[in-house]
Amino acid sequence: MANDLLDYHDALHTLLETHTPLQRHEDVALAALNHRMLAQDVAVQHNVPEFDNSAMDGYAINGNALTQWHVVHRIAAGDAGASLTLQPGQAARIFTGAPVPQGTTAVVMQEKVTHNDAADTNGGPTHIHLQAGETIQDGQHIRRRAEELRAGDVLLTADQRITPATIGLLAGQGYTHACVHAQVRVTVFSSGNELVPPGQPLGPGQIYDSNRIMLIAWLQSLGYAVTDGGNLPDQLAPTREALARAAGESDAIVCSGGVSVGEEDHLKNALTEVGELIQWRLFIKPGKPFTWGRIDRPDHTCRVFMLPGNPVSSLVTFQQLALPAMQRLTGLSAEGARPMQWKAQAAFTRNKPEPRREFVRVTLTPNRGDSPGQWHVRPVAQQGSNMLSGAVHANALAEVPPGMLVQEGDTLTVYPLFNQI
Ligand SMILES: Nc1nc2c(c(=O)[nH]1)N[C@H]1C(S)=C(S)[C@@H](COP(=O)(O)OP(=O)(O)OC[C@H]3O[C@@H](n4cnc5c(N)ncnc54)[C@H](O)[C@@H]3O)O[C@H]1N2
Ligand code: MOO
Repeated sequence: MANDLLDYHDALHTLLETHTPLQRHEDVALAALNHRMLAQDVAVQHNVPEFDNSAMDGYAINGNALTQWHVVHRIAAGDAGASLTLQPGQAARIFTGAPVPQGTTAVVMQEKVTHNDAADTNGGPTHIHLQAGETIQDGQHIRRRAEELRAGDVLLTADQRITPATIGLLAGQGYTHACVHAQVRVTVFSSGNELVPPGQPLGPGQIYDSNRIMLIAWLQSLGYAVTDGGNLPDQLAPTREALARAAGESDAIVCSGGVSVGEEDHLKNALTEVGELIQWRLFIKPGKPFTWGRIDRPDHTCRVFMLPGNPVSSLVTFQQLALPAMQRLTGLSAEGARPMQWKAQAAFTRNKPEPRREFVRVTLTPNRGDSPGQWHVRPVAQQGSNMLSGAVHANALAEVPPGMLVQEGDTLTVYPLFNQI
């Protein structure tokens, strides 16, 4: 166990290198795939498009140099139009996505033609005329067979993160399931005799437990299989037993509180007794007591992340350290698991240096006027590590390196809160 206060970037680097994707895989139905990581390559099994089809509502024509055509077919999406044929001078009324008939040289948008009033038996015009001044490019508005995807090619590669677009693409290929990395199982604890679950009355000296539900909701929204481990009392034996039990059925434990130096802070000792404490304390503000470690079981390793109890310290160390490590377990690369980062200009000054690397809760907004395209950051009023309202009014963390005095216009690295802007 190392007791030196680690720098944030060293800690993040070590976490990303020492946490690697779990090797359990499973087949999952499309609707439940968002955020999951593909475990193997997926092939294109159907050409896209499967057949030449119209990109517009209008007319498939034969004869691009002509200015009028005789309408002989009507082809809607879903019709088997590819078996029909156009002779020179003929056209087919056609709709977006419908197969073009044999002999089609181009599709003309309906806005570009006029037609006579006589109607055929389907209610459509019998002749169409190209409007004056319009020209036709060879093959215009025809989406060609296999122009997007060709059967047999690779559709998606392993270790790609699934988004709603991926799910649509898989459905478009007729897939109902995909083989993905198994969900990472996480047990979330809070710790502290003062904590009461929301909904119950508060006694003297008690406060509501904010952190546990904040972390559970966050992890669930990212697709983790989350177990609520409850609140741990400020006692060593039950804490040790709860960690040992959770390690048997989890890939990770996330807990908050009880990792500082007071005699009621039992989490670190409990971890040392049932597993290994790898690092305690970082040179950061907030979040100095952040701790990580591991508990080995015969068939798997459970990673342990102990967040400082102050709610903002929990939030910041979770986003900046614990979550990137857990994202590695889901199958993401070290680069892909890093917190999202941005550059922005300080719209504030800081004359008093802070020795620790600080993650200031800020509002990140685009500059307007003089330097559009630039972003600037301004700290929110409530900066206490106990003040969750500050994190609610902020949308990013601005990193201020140790000892740095900030001048207006200085460039800072910023991390959007919840990795979204
Ligand atoms: N003598 C020292 N005292 C403290 C130090 C230190 O270096 N020397 N570090 C301070 C820093 S920095 C932090 S951060 C906190 C973190 O301490 P713990 O992780 O042990 O957290 P607790 O003491 O259990 O709680 C701190 C604070 O947060 C409240 N809390 C805890 N859990 C929750 C929860 N789930 N929901 C809402 N609020 C929670 C708790 O009631 C305390 O007010 O230690 C400093 N002390
Ligand atoms: O590090 Mo503590 O998290 O400053 O409040």
